[in-house]
Amino acid sequence: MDSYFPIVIDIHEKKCLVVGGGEVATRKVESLLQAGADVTVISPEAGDGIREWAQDGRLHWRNEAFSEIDVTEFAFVIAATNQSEVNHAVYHAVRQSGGWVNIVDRPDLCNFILPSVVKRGKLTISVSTSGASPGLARKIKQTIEQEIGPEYEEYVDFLARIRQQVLAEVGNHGQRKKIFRELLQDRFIEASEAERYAMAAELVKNVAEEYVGRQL
Ligand SMILES: C[C@@]1(CC(=O)O)C2=NC(=C\c3[nH]c(c(CCC(=O)O)c3CC(=O)O)Cc3[nH]c(c(CC(=O)O)c3CCC(=O)O)/C=C3\N/C(=C\2)[C@@H](CCC(=O)O)[C@]3(C)CC(=O)O)/[C@H]1CCC(=O)O
Ligand SMILES: NC(=O)c1ccc[n+]([C@@H]2O[C@H](COP(=O)([O-])OP(=O)(O)OC[C@H]3O[C@@H](n4cnc5c(N)ncnc54)[C@H](O)[C@@H]3O)[C@@H](O)[C@H]2O)c1
Repeated sequence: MDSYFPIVIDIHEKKCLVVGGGEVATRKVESLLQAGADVTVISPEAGDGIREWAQDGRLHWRNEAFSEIDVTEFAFVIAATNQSEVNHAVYHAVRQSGGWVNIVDRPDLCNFILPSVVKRGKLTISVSTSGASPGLARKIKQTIEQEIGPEYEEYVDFLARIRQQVLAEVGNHGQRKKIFRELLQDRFIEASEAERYAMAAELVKNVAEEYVGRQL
């Protein structure tokens, strides 16, 4: 497959099932929990991460082998065991109802796959090779992590706030466009949090004056 459709979805409180409790399952569970999903794990064994999340009440762990169960209550199902026949049984259980399913050892059976992700607060950068080379997806992610540092989290929050303010207060489209473009200059990324807001206020004032000047 080389024509996957990338989307950003809200799975907050959506029921998701992960079958298996090893290394791969733990990685998938972690990203589901980070997105606020309501996660159930079915596995007779589980690694430390899943055990701790279960103890903390962050997920439901059914400490048993997978059996034919009704999977229709789950929005997404991931089969991540090391037993290909078990993963296949999960695939069949889901496909009967036409649900979303990811089988970690069979990309050809997946109707969704997971990308490699860089998160900086509201900013999400996803990399997918359509299953060609997950290792390359990871390597590219690491390159992006160097370029787009942790400072982007506060910067994106700043942009969100200023944008709402400008949308509410600046009626002229040309002025807004100019302000939004200027806010993307590196000097705003490099500035401290306090400096940014002062710089933005100055920018809004200067752009407003420039437009008044033009109209005179
Ligand atoms: C991105 C990431 C997200 C995540 O897992 O959350 C992810 N795999 C990651 C890492 C990774 N996976 C593997 C290696 C070892 C090196 C190698 O084999 O290349 C490494 C690298 C490492 O660990 O360093 C082995 C592997 N992966 C798949 C198979 C089955 C097969 O290909 O047949 C096998 C062989 C198993 C075996 O040998 O038996 C299949 C899939 N893996 C995918 C996603 C989907 C396609 C992504 C894409 O390319 O677009 C897809 C199709 C299905 C899916 O899992 O959704 C995560 C990076 C996390 C990060 O960012 O750090
Ligand atoms: N898609 C990916 O990103 C990716 C990456 C690496 C490996 N893989 C594949 O994923 C598979 C799992 O890898 P791993 O490192 O997590 O293995 P692992 O050995 O760490 O874990 C396997 C898990 O499967 C569980 N399990 C076994 N039988 C089960 C059953 N009947 N019902 C429920 N759970 C059961 C075990 O309890 C264990 O928790 C590998 O065999 C490999 O093919 C996929």
